[in-house]
Amino acid sequence: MSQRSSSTFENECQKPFALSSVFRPGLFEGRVAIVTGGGTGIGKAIAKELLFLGCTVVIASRKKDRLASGAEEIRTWLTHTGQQATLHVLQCNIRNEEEVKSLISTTVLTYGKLDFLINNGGGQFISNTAEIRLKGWNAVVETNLTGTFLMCREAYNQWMKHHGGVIVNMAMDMWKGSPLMGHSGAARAGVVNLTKTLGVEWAQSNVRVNCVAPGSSIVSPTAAANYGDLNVFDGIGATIPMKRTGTVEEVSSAVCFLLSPGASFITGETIRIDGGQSFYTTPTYSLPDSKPTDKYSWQSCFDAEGPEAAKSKL
Ligand SMILES: CCCCCCCCCCC/C=C/C(=O)SCCNC(=O)CCNC(=O)[C@H](O)C(C)(C)COP(=O)(O)OP(=O)(O)OC[C@H]1O[C@@H](n2cnc3c(N)ncnc32)[C@H](O)[C@@H]1OP(=O)(O)O
Ligand SMILES: NC(=O)C1=CN([C@@H]2O[C@H](COP(=O)(O)OP(=O)(O)OC[C@H]3O[C@@H](n4cnc5c(N)ncnc54)[C@H](OP(=O)(O)O)[C@@H]3O)[C@@H](O)[C@H]2O)C=CC1
Repeated sequence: MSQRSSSTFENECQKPFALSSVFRPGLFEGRVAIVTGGGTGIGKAIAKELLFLGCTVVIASRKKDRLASGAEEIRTWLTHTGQQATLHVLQCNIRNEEEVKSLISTTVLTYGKLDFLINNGGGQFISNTAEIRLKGWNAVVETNLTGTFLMCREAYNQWMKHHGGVIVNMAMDMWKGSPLMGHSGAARAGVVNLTKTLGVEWAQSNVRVNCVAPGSSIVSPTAAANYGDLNVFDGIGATIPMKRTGTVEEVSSAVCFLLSPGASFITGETIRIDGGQSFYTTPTYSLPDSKPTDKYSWQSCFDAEGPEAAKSKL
């Protein structure tokens, strides 16, 4: 078995034009995909890998400047790798129903089809749940759950219902609850459940719907910036059974597998991409110091209430 250190691996990933998808070149030739949040982080890696595999890719998100710089980086990279594939940029806030409708219809009108939808766009902020204002709760739930629903519904109604297709949604490590990210945990659990529902409802239309659930561990500069701390991922690796953080490529390859014919009998499923993190602990949350909570037992009630009160309940 080959042993390579994580630092070697990271150095390889930093080569500006390096790419070696584990999938065969041309796998997605003639296919058309939408990747939300495709201008940054995980979404950008998915867009690149799909393009590398011959897919036409539409990247969509709210912020024009992020889309433009992401697209420029992807196009430069495409040129250097010698790949010929079409990248299209569309602005869309997935929380806005009209913008979602327009994103899907423009894609179908421009490219004549929509084979793949990758609902990667999303996010949250860190807060104790007791301190989340309704506006903040709604912003996160509308982004991650409602946005995913709107994208799925429109992709299905406008194209996939009659032509088939594959959808991959995005969840996170919320399996044991999500301390400090209660809004997003609730929304992502909803996404996992929605994925199962759609997997059943849309199977008859030859539409597969699956999901990936990265741990709190996929290193990208934009994700770190969102938390106002570029070192936010430092220290997380040590708490993960595989003893390291994850890469955007490790999410992208799982997405590409789910999109591929190799996954043609898989639907409604969520794949964890977290190095075993979710089976082990919730590393971003330390229990505050506090005394033990009150214990219940028949004897403790008897002791607390006294023999007379206990007798009167007989
Ligand atoms: C203490 C221990 C910490 C350990 C932390 C470890 C963390 C490791 C994490 C690694 C795992 C990574 C997971 C990821 O998902 S990475 C992806 C990160 N990227 C994003 O989240 C991008 C998308 N996110 C957003 O755009 C926003 O977060 C949001 C979803 C909120 C939507 O933004 P929008 O622009 O639409 O909304 P507003 O900015 O107008 O805000 C609306 C209200 O939301 C509340 N809010 C927003 N930000 C905060 C904040 N930082 N703190 C508290 N509340 C916030 C607020 O009520 C806003 O309204 P008001 O300002 O009017 O009150
Ligand atoms: N990195 C990690 O460890 C983990 C990430 N995830 C999830 O993976 C996905 C990608 O995250 P990552 O690449 O790390 O972080 P990024 O912050 O780089 O990506 C978030 C992307 O979502 C887009 N986005 C956010 N809100 C909207 C919206 N309302 N409409 C359209 N697009 C939107 C953003 O673009 P714009 O600002 O232009 O709208 C951005 O491109 C997110 O859903 C994230 O929550 C889940 C678990 C762990």
